[in-house]
This record gives sequence, C-alpha cells and structure tokens, in this order.
Amino acid sequence: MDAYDIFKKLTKGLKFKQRPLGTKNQQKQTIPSALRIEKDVKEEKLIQYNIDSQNNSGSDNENDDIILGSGNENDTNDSVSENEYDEKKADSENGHNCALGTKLEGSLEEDCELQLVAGVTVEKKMKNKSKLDPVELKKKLELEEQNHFRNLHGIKAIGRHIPKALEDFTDVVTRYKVAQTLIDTVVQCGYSEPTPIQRQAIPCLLEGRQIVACAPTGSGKTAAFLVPLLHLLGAPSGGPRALVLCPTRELAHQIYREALRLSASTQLRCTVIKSVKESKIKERENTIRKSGRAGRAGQTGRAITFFTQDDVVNLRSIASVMKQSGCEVPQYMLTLKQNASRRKNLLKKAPHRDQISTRLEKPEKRKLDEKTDKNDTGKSKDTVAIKNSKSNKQRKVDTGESKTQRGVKEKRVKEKDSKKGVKKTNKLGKTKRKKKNFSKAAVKK
Ligand SMILES: Nc1ncnc2c1ncn2[C@@H]1O[C@H](COP(=O)(O)OP(=O)(O)OP(=O)(O)O)[C@@H](O)[C@H]1O
Repeated sequence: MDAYDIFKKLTKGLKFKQRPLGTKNQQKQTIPSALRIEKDVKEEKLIQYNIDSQNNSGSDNENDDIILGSGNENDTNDSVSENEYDEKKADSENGHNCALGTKLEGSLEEDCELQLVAGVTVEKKMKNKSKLDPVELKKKLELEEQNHFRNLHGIKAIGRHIPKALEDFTDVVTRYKVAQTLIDTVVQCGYSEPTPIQRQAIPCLLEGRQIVACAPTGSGKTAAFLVPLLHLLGAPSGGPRALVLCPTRELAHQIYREALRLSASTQLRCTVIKSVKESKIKERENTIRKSGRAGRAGQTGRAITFFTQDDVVNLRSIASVMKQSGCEVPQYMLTLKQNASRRKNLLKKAPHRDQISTRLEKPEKRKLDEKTDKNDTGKSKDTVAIKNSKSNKQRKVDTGESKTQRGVKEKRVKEKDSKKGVKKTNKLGKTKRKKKNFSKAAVKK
C-alpha cells in the first residue's frame, strides 16, 4: 500500500472544494461570518502571544506565571503591523515555530527553546531536513526504488534491512556467488523468471536470514527454499544435513520430486522418510552392518533379523533343532543352506514369536500325527514294514497295517496266551480249521 492508497482511505467520504487560482480574496469574502470571526480571534491570539514572548525575553512582566499558549485577555495590544504578522506567520509555516511559546527568531540552524512553564525552558535542536548527506540521499533513493520494484511484483516485506529483491536468477550468481551450474539446472527446469516469492525469499535465505514466507499454492515456494538450501549445502558430507517437515505425505513427495530435479547437478541425495519406525529400522540396520555382527530390529512379530557369514553355522544348527522338534523351519533358513554366496548380510523377516511357542508346546503329539499322516498317504509301506518288523513272520503277515497297530495286536495276543495258557494259534490255522469243519459237515449231510 503506497502513500496515495493511505491518503485515499483516510479521506474516504470527504469532499474537497477545488479553488481556482487568483480567487483567494473572493473566497475570503465567501467564508461565513462566524468562521471568519473565529479565524480573526485565533490570529489575534497568535500575535499577542508572540509579542508576549518577546516581552518576556526582554523584561520582567506581571503575567510570567501563566501557562503559555492559553491566550491572554488583558493584553489588547493591536500595534503589531500586518507585515510583522505576515513575516511571523510565514516563519511559523516554514517550521521554525516549534510549538506554542517558542522563540520565532533565529536562523535555521539555531536551537529552539520550548517553554513549558514560565521561566522553565527546554532546549530542542531543530533538524535541518533540507540538508542531507549525498550518501544518505542515495540510500533513500535506492530504498524507494526497491519498494517500487516490490510494489510492481506484489511483494510485501516487513523487517529490518530487507535485501533487494531479485530481478533475475542470474542476480544470485553475481550477488551471492551461487554456482552457475545450479542456476543452469533451475533454468533447465523451465524457471525462466523467478516468481514473486522466489524474488524476495531467495536473497533473504542466502544472507542467512530467518523468514516466514506466505504465498498461494503453486506460486513456487518449494524452489524458493530449495535453491538457497542446495547452495548452502554444497557438496555432501556425512549424514543428513537438511530436514524439510511436511504436514502431508503427498506434499513430502511433491517436494522430493522438486528436490530431485533441482539437485541434478549436485552430488546431494534426498529421500522421503515415510515413518519413524521404518527409519529406525534402517538406522539400526546400518549400525549392525557397520559392527559386523548379527542383530534384530523391529517389533515383535514384525522383527527383521540381520545375519552375517558367521551366523550361518548357528542357523544351520537352529534349523536342525527346529526340524527335530517338529517346528516349521522358516524359508529363509532353507535358502541360507542352498545358496552359500547369499548368506552374507541377509535381511529376512523372522517368524512370529507366538507361532514358535505354540509349535514347541507339544512336539511328541505332533510327531505321532505326522507319522499317521505319512502312513495314510501310503508312502513306502513295504519299506516301513521291513525296517520295523524283526521276525520273518511279521514280514509275511504284513497287510498294510501300521507299525503301532501291529505292536498293539502282538501285545494283546501275548497277554492272552500268558493268562489262559492256550497254545499259540495262528489266524491262518483258525480259518483252516473252520474250513475243514465246514467241509466235514457238508459230507455228513
Ligand atoms: N520460477 C518458476 N517458473 C516457472 N515455473 C515454476 C517456477 N517455480 C516453480 N514453478 C513450477 O510451479 C509449480 C508449482 O510450484 P511449487 O510446487 O513449488 O508451488 P508451491 O507454492 O510450493 O505449492 P504448494 O503450496 O502446493 O506446495 C511446479 O510445477 C514448479 O515446477
């Protein structure tokens, strides 16, 4: 908002009469009588006051203790000529009259005395405004120019010693010695001219000033802070050095894309941190890798284990124990066995802790179940029988019964024999006898 706008706002609704030149006296006549009387009284008071002040400075007066500037009714001295009045009025208009009760005499550079109470005066130095240093004048002119430039581009800046807004991107090279390659990439991105926010924010940031910048969406705020940031970072050196906080993930990706484009000429790298947990895992991974030991990072059930070459032996033994106990061996352990070249620094998801505990609860029962399952499928029935049976009798008799069933039957038979004292009989024998008896009965009939 410039001076004209402010004036317009202040005088909104007011009407000004335009006075044509040379009609001064005529207008005087047209002033209403009441107003004219008031004006005359004021002028008279001013004249009287000036005379009083002159008298006070020269000789003692009866009215010294009266507060100056309030008007004196006792003095009705009309001896002040019109010329004197005109001169004094002209002086007062030129700014020589400091306030009521000040001396009107003296040159421009003379001190002005402010008399508050009779006899008490305060010295006040008048500044000679008309005489300015050429350097100061130049500065003022420059400031005026800068403000005019800002107004042209709709830039509003508040603060002390605000740096000059950019006219072009090449300004940055000359003023702040920014690498030409960086500006070239900016131009390659299609930014031929800086946007208003870029014009003012880039020089501020390059001077190391702290700023709060506001601009509408799509006005180029990202480049406004990325260009100076890339210049200040220079070359990469040990770890992250700049952090851009975003309220949303989408905005983070938008800034990331912009940063990738603008940092094409530099060796700097940029990434988006999606969640703190993930970053923590990565951090831990890096520390583990640096230490050369195995480790685990993450939450229960979602843990990630890192292995080194030395862990392979241990893993094998763990896998074999798990197999023996009837546990399900994780896939990554099997792959470790298969491919020796990939064993180093493997990153795999560990099995859920609860799963392991449940599987380890009743391993014996699981074993039995598994064996029954195997038999049900009919896998290598004969071989199992050969291995488990000790006598040839059983080999012959084997009719596909399971090992356990056979064992149970044998036990029962033995118990019966020992109790009753009956001779051992074979199943086959019994059936033969039955057949013989059946044939004899048929012959008799
Ligand atoms: N000086 C420029 N000249 C031409 N295009 C530009 C300039 N600066 C930025 N742009 C382009 O304008 C688009 C919007 O820029 P940017 O995303 O930086 O805006 P923003 O103000 O950060 O928006 P938001 O408020 O949504 O984050 C981008 O595609 C960018 O490439």
